[in-house]
Amino acid sequence: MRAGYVSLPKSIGSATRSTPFSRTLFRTSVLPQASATKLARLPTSAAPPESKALPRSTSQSLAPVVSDDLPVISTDGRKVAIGWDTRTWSRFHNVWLRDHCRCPQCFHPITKQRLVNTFEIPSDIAPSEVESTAEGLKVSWPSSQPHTSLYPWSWLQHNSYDPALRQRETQLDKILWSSKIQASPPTVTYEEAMAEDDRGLHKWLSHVDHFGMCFISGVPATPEATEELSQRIGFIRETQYGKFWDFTSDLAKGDTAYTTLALGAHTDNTYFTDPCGLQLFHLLSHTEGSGGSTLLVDGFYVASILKELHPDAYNVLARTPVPAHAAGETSALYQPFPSSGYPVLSHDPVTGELIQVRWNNDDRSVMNNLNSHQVEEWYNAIRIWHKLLTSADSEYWVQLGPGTAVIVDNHRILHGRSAFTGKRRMCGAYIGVDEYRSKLAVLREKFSSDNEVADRSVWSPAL
Ligand SMILES: C[N+](C)(C)CCCC[C@H](N)C(=O)O
Ligand SMILES: O=C(O)CCC(=O)C(=O)O
Repeated sequence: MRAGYVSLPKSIGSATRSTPFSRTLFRTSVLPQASATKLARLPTSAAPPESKALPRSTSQSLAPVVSDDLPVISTDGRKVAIGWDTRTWSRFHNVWLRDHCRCPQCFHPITKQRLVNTFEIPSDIAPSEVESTAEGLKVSWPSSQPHTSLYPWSWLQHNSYDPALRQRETQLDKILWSSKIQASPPTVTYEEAMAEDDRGLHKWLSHVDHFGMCFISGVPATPEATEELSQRIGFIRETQYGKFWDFTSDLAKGDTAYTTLALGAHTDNTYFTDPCGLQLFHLLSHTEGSGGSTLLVDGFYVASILKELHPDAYNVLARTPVPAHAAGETSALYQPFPSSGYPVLSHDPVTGELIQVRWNNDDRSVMNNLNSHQVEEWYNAIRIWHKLLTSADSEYWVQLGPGTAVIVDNHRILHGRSAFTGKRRMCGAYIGVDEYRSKLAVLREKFSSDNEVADRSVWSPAL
């Protein structure tokens, strides 16, 4: 059971009949088989906080059948209320319950797609019977729409919306870091990452999820091995720079990455509507010269400092769309859609948490969406942002070399490099954000402690 749930006893799944729970109220109220309209009556002490006195049934009033360890349930014709304990009730609309039936007729057991026709569900649908069972809430729908649905208690808790009981997916597992991470940067070995049992891959991507980056040591210094390593995560995202890139300072592509110039801390693809999720780099060789060290900055760490010390500047970066372009290839002219672009700092519309940093001052287009009084506050904000990004506290400089690759979350980590001389050969790849998150989700399913079954349940919290 994931943290943040109402702590139902483990036994709810297998309904032992012996363990009374202090402060919990587990009774069941079963609608009479015969009547489609009688409503359960609950002892007033157990009535859901805001429920009105339920209308008396036309026959005898129902005394709840008290049974061990099952939630109390009640219906009022529009909703079903579930009493998890004396203080915690959830209410589910009938139409919501019918729409979310996941029996094989309503929800494809293999494709996990809805089969029930949402739009044939009467807006005033009401159950003919509700029952609290060891397996979950059992709902019998009226003879006009004969059907029986069963909803596991844990699924109902996870998806309770009135009130919301689960902890929103939060970034609590993110570990923000400064330049001090150089003492012990997250690393996996190539053997771990390539191991067929996927345990090393799970470790690798868990590091990326927590730190936003991870080194991979012991990588054969070839583009082939590096490409194979990249593909362990998912298919490579092809762009105007090609699929798997193997590049040097020859302007083979119209971008300063293909020069010897220094590149300040940036995220890639600000000119795409959907910037790539991960970016892997592996320095294959550097001869007859020096420089070309790699810069990594945790954009979430720097944003947390900005928010704390300069909240006004943070808000400017959170609300000001920034246009960008990639126009160095005659065959391509990229701008995000809409072309006004996206803010430097993007937030989850539900939790309000920072979810993406987009920053590349070199690729930024004309700021032509500011009105007069916004111009100076914009420049003041990016000056503060730049100052924090380039502070010794934020900058983690590392010299890559053949055999050690690094992968970064391009939605969080900024990267760059110092100028260099000589012949420098870098290879790597982009992985889409959805491919990365999907692989991580599959690995979490595979290695999660309570995943007793191999196949993906229709009740998976991810669906
Ligand atoms: C393909 N490779 C990674 C070598 C180059 C990427 C181009 C970098 C571009 N200025 C951006 O910020 O997205
Ligand atoms: O050459 C490097 O080390 C990094 C180049 C870069 O920043 C990029 O390709 O996005």
